[in-house]
Amino acid sequence: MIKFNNRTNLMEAIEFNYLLNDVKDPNLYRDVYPYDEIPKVTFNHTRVPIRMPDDIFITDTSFRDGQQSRAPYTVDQMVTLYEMLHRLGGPQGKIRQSEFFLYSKKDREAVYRCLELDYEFPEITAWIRANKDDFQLVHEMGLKETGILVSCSDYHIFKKLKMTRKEAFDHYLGIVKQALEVGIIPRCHLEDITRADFYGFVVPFAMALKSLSNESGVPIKVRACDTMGYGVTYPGAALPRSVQGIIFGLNHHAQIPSEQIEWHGHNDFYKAVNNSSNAWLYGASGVNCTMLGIGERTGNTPLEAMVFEYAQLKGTLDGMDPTVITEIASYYEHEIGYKVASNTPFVGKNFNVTRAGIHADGLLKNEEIYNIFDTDKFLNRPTLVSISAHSGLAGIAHWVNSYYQLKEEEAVDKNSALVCRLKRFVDQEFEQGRIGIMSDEELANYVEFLKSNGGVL
Ligand SMILES: CC(C)C(=O)C(=O)O
Repeated sequence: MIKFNNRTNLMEAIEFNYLLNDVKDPNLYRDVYPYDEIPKVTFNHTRVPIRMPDDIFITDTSFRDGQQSRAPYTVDQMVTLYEMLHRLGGPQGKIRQSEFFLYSKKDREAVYRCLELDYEFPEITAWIRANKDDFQLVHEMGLKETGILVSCSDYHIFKKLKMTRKEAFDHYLGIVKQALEVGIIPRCHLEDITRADFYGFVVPFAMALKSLSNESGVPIKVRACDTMGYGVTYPGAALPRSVQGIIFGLNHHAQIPSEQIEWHGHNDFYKAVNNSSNAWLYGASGVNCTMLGIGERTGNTPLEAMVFEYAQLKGTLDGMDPTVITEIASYYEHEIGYKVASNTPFVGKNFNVTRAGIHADGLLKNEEIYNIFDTDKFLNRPTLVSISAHSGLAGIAHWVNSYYQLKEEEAVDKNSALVCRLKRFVDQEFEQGRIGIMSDEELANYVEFLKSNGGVL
């Protein structure tokens, strides 16, 4: 009989109760997920402490979850992108790992070619079908870690796998033991954690993993997968949707160390970035991302966004080189043929382009007024103004200065003769019924025309 004579004992007693709850019928959380209604956020007003680990990092799944959602990359494309991830992550390995399929000959060739580059970071890890042969393959290819699927909601356990919780629990532990037997670090992907019974399945399972980890001395990883993007960060939100509750519970109740916890988000409710940052704040060292957020349905957490989340939370880039983000976006557009929406933060064609004349006026007076940070320095993307009916003299002056790279005393202002001539040209275009912006080429051609007719510049 445990005596509750202080808070520690009380907490321990509560923790003793985290036993697998082998229910007869699935718990589908119908109060939260009625399916024929919009999912609901429920609150139990429980707050958990913020405790961001000192070492936080990004892991990449562009070649696994990312690739699942699009035409496969060629081997050359994967090697080029991997090399860019290496440069982006910098010498401290802030892009810590990247995971690869090993299914086909082509998948394995990509791994061998990336291994040949001999980079410490991102460490190449695997994603496999969980069977003995595949574990052996991971081992033979010289990889240390592999992801394995341990789906944890009753949607998956009962409805997809047609198992009971106890059967799934034992089955998964058996797979984890097989990995340990061949000396591979298992990374357990807790699929659909935001619809899972947290105290009735997730915590007991994570506690079993912790025991295996202690026994074997192998740091078994736990990846919390918000497969459908249901996670929320509202203070006091209840499980299973609370991101902070999940991370705190894995860390505190199941005693999984922060460096072994990762968050894997999806963007179905526009929350992937915020949920990932919260996972860091509440104790996960890793956030799992894809380049440009490419992934199933609405995508995964965009890796480039987490570079800037990192810099904001830590106050430093810790050696990451964000200018590589612009190279990655350009490579996707020009070599892979992927169209990035023009208003996508950090990478879209127009992410730092201003159109309104009044904003352009501000930009011309001082760039900081309408630019999020020195985008030229951090992304090789100087601010731009695109010329529309509303750009005004200031907008045109900014366009001239950025297009012709005129700095300081060379720069023109809104009273210059060239700017006034261009403004008349632009006004005429829109008076004649034009819709849509003026392209750089049209404006530059008109400047050429003025020059060749003895005009200004
Ligand atoms: C398949 C699993 C591991 C996943 O990627 C997810 O849950 O999003």
